[in-house]
Amino acid sequence: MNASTIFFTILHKFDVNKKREDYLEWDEYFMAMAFLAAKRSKDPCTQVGACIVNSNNVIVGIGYNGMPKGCNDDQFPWSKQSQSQLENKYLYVCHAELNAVLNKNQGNLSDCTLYVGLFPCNECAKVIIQSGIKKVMYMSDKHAHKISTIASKKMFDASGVKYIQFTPKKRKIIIDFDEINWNDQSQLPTSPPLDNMSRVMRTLSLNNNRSVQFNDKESVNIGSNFTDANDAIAKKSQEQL
Ligand SMILES: O=c1ccn([C@H]2C[C@H](O)[C@@H](COP(=O)(O)O)O2)c(=O)[nH]1
Repeated sequence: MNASTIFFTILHKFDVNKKREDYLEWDEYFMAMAFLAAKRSKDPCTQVGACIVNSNNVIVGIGYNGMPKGCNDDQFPWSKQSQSQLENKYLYVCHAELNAVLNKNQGNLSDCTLYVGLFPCNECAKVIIQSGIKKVMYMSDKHAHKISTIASKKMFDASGVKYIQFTPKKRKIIIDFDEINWNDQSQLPTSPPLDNMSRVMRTLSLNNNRSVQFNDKESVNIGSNFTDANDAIAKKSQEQL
């Protein structure tokens, strides 16, 4: 890709008069919600999130793996290799799928799809089936060889619950809390400072003009193509050092 192609690609991508093209698709959005929920998990080894969605694309339940209410997660064990089963997490932890179903805010889940990071175990499969959920979208099937997963699949097949492994087009979705300020010139983000490339991209995308503001008084003309722009900004930054 040459400089002018990059320039026009960026211009097009950030055209404030056109509908965005890189928005999340529904499946990506719901799976990302499941992954975000997983970030709440205190499990040191495996964090699982689950998100239940109805036929109107409305989220009706969300959950992650954690200790039951009232069972202090600083006191109950998180280990998995203790000699005593009572000292391991497995007897206590509520799985993400169970929590998502129990957290539901819609009476009947019969039109729903469950998005989950990990293929459901046999205990969760029973809960999913009994709740009426008709479809499971999962990411990882790393326990495919385990009998609990084989049992889950047997039960899903028998009860007509579809299960589909989700392959996202985007491998990463980044959440940046500073992003909210990007579209407002009067509200320039204070932290972290923008690097040169970000200044150029923001100026090109927002102003449709060709100058970048450095501080209250100074601006620099960034020319009409991306390479010139980057060079101009780099030069100005050097002068300021
Ligand atoms: O379907 C599932 C399977 C497992 N989980 C949870 C339960 C535990 O907190 C971890 C598994 O721990 P490992 O250390 O990987 O054995 O994942 C779940 O929520 N849903």
